[in-house]
Amino acid sequence: MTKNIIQHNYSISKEDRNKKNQHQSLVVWFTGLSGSGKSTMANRLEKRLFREGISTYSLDGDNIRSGLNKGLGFSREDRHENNRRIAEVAKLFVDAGIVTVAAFISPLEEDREQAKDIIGKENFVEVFVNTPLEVCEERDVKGFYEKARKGEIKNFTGISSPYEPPENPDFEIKTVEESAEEAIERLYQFLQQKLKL
Ligand SMILES: Nc1ncnc2c1ncn2[C@@H]1O[C@H](COP(=O)(O)OS(=O)(=O)O)[C@@H](OP(=O)(O)O)[C@H]1O
Ligand SMILES: Nc1ncnc2c1ncn2[C@@H]1O[C@H](COP(=O)(O)OP(=O)(O)O)[C@@H](O)[C@H]1O
Repeated sequence: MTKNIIQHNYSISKEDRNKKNQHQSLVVWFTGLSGSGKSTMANRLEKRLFREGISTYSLDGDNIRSGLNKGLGFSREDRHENNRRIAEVAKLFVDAGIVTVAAFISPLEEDREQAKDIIGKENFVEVFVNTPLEVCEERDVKGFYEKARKGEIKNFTGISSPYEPPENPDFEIKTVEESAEEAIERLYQFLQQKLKL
């Protein structure tokens, strides 16, 4: 419980920052299996937005799990807490006027819903990087699937831990049917409308 905390009302609002930046701020939240293409997509999207002069920042495992969320593992509870803190950070970035690109497995519907509630559904764009498990396993970019199959990594998403595909994502990318370039161009067009003031 938060006791004896009285909120201070700051004079500069999100709207002021959006006006200054000349675009809305929101979170583009990529979800998908390990190796589905989340980081590849997130990175390309950020580059595309940046090129257009949009203020952006990327959150992903590298800067979150090794810093803020150091010590959290891959149990259901730890993933829940991982995703909750990411959503709280993303909310601050949105308030700061920044288009925030988040790429996390975020395997459970409940945790993605929580993120949407924290960030606010009007500021939240859920992108499902829909790549079949067989393809991710075949790619095995980091060699983790092989280890997970051997039982050397526990609770591995898709193998020994669940992934619940989003039922109604705002946007879906099927990486086996579409090139990364095509998908990002389509996503950029989709976002353009939402980014307008
Ligand atoms: N047990 C297990 N299950 C899934 N993934 C694992 C696991 N152990 C380590 N990794 C590596 O951690 C990356 C996923 O971290 P996330 O923070 O995105 O996961 S989650 O949202 O909390 O579920 C994930 O990165 P990506 O491959 O980029 O998805 C893995 O490299
Ligand atoms: N259309 C595509 N979109 C994204 N990634 C693709 C695509 N086709 C092949 N890949 C490859 O799949 C791998 C995805 O890895 P990565 O982006 O790190 O996934 P994740 O962040 O979901 O773990 C990369 O090696 C990437 O080159």
